[in-house]
Amino acid sequence: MYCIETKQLSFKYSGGAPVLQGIDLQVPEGCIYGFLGPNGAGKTTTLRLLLGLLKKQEGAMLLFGKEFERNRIEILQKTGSLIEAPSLYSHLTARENLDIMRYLYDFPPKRIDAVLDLAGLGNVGSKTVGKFSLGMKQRLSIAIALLHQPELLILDEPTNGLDPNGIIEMRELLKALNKEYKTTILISSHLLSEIEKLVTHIGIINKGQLLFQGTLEDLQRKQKQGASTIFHTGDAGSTMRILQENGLQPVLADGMVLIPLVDRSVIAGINQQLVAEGVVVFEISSGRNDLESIFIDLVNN
Ligand SMILES: Nc1ncnc2c1ncn2[C@@H]1O[C@H](COP(=O)(O)OP(=O)(O)OP(=O)(O)O)[C@@H](O)[C@H]1O
Repeated sequence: MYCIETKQLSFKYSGGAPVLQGIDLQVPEGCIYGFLGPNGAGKTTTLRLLLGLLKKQEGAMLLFGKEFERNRIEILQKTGSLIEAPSLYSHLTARENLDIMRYLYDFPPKRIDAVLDLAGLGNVGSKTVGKFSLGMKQRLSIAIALLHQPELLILDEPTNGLDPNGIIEMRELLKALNKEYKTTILISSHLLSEIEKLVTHIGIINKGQLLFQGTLEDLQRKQKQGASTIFHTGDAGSTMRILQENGLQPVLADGMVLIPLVDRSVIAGINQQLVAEGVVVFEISSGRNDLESIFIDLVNN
């Protein structure tokens, strides 16, 4: 079942151009879904709609299999979120900040220790938040979002501004939540490299349109399909001919000859043949086709 499903979700701010155009988001229950896109792609707008912070205009939104508008309270009771920087009281301790929320939402005091531990802040609960690093503040914000034991966590760029260590700590925290409590996590980011090691599913949005949606493996498969072996030789014509004779379908680009990725033993054989026929081989390399470049290609096309 999908924890979040949108159907043809569209939105525009008053007087502006469409910001979301027919988004069909499918976030399976129990997954960690990376919602990727460059600045201004429409990520925050989508997340705000899902939380009822913006009023839906067109399309359908189902959370936990239920239509959002008609089941708003029930859905939000099961959802925790971090959208934009939360307002923390910097002159109060972490525990006092949590206590204010606990008082507002009426949770038992023991939840405070539980979420401090979960967020890795167990030993700094009595420290003033003003003395916290940005990473610790982000984790405290997540601790607040976890107070009511949500089944779904919606996070808008929680790693923004964090140093590499802070990013790793955030990743470990989210992984642990997902593993231990089966919390479904929807996390937005504009950098694939930041969430690639965390997510199980990916949606790529640009200019309000979903360009790709699937598992991380689907995206990696796409990467393999697009990968190529590049021959840089002194005689592109002969290289083309030799590759064709070997049943391959080479293409010429910028004086280089490209073929789809093949086994290393095939490349070794072709190299021998090229040398035997007197063709100078300068370089044989794999085409740059990491996940980040697929993301950039999708967004730029
Ligand atoms: N309150 C608003 N009024 C009018 N236009 C807005 C408003 N908020 C966002 N937009 C516009 O909507 C588009 C999508 O913005 P959104 O914040 O959803 O993108 P994003 O993918 O979250 O980007 P970022 O990573 O920069 O936050 C942008 O063109 C933005 O300028």
